[in-house]
Formats: sequence, structure tokens, C-alpha cells
Amino acid sequence: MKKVYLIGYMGSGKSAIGRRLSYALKMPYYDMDREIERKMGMKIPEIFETFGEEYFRTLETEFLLNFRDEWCIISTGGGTPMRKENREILRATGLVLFLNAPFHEIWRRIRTDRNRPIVQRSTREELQKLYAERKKVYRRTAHISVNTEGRSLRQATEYAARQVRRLKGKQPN
Ligand SMILES: Nc1ncnc2c1ncn2[C@@H]1O[C@H](COP(=O)(O)OP(=O)(O)O)[C@@H](O)[C@H]1O
Ligand SMILES: O=C(O)C1=C[C@@H](OP(=O)(O)O)[C@@H](O)[C@H](O)C1
Ligand SMILES: [Mg+2]
Repeated sequence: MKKVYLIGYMGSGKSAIGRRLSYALKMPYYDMDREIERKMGMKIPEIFETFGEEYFRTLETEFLLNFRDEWCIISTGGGTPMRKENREILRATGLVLFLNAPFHEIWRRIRTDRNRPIVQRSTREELQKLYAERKKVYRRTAHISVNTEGRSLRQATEYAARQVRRLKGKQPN
């Protein structure tokens, strides 16, 4: 096991907690969305607009396949675990943490965001339906769930850090 992956819905705190977890565990940090933006020289909404969602999904898989083999924390995008191939890579190369939060909290965090094309194009009802569908996949992809409901970023990070320290030694690879 080399990597610690954070998975979960948009707004579950993958990027915010990932960055803090990297300080807590003294491991380098990468955000898949930022890495893809850097590689393409384009922002996520622009990539969706120009090439379409499927192309973005392929960029995510390419990132997972090619990213360097080092100890690090990686925040995935909310859609990353929806591809079977991605799920297999995540579980085979790292410890997978699902950041769980109720939809009403998530909605409060993402409703005004302009950088998430899926939020831009969807109604609240559509986002809630997608949340319910994806949640099942997040649960079965993850090694552990981290409940962030009612927890500050600091508290959620501390809890996640404890889980990683506890489980890191138990991984076979
Ligand atoms: N547990 C939390 N408590 C308070 N704010 C949070 C919490 N988790 C996330 N946020 C805030 O919600 C917003 C979205 O979080 P972000 O880390 O970008 O989510 P993700 O990367 O999972 O889409 C950010 O402004 C972040 O600071
Ligand atoms: O849920 C999704 O399909 C997406 C989530 C985003 O990342 P965050 O989960 O960090 O918002 C980003 O990858 C893209 O906008 C698509
Ligand atoms: Mg993010």
C-alpha cells in the first residue's frame, strides 16, 4: 500500500481534508482535479465543455494508471470511483477512505459553486438522486468510511489521520 485515496461526493471535503491530512501525516498531497487541469492547461469546466465528460473520465483513469509510485495522499474527483477500472486501481494501490456527509450539508457547500460542471447543469433533485446512486459505490469501494457530519474540517482530519495510522501497517502490499 502506497497511497491514501479520499473518495466521496462533490463537497464531501476530499480536497480540504486531503490537504490537511497531508500535514498531519507528513505525506505529499495531490488533488486529481488540479493535476488534470495542470496537464491539460485548462480548468475542469473548460475540459467538460470542450471535450465532454467521457473524455474527462478517461483523463482520470490515465492519471490513476500513470501517477508515480510514492507514498502520498490523493483527493479524487467525486465521479472517479464510478468506473470499475478506477475502483480496481484504487483498491489495489492504496487505502481508500470514503468521506461521508448527509446530502443537505453537501448541498449547502456546493450549491453556489461555479467550478463543478455537474452542479452547474443539474437541479437539486438531480444532484440528490446522483448522491444516492453514488453513495452505494463509495461504500463498497472504500476500506473505511469517515463520517464528517457535524465535524469541523479539523476534527474530520484528526479522525481520518487516526484511521490511516491504524490501518497503514495492516495492508498486505
Ligand atoms: N467537515 C466540513 N466542515 C466544514 N466545511 C467543510 C467540511 N468539509 C468540506 N467543507 C467545505 O466545503 C467546501 C467543499 O469542500 P471540498 O474539499 O472542495 O470538497 P470535495 O473536494 O470533496 O468536492 C469547501 O469550502 C470546504 O472547506
Ligand atoms: O462528481 C463529479 O463527477 C465531479 C467532481 C469534481 O471533483 P470534486 O468531487 O472535488 O468536486 C470534478 O472531478 C468534476 O467536476 C466532476
Ligand atoms: Mg475536490
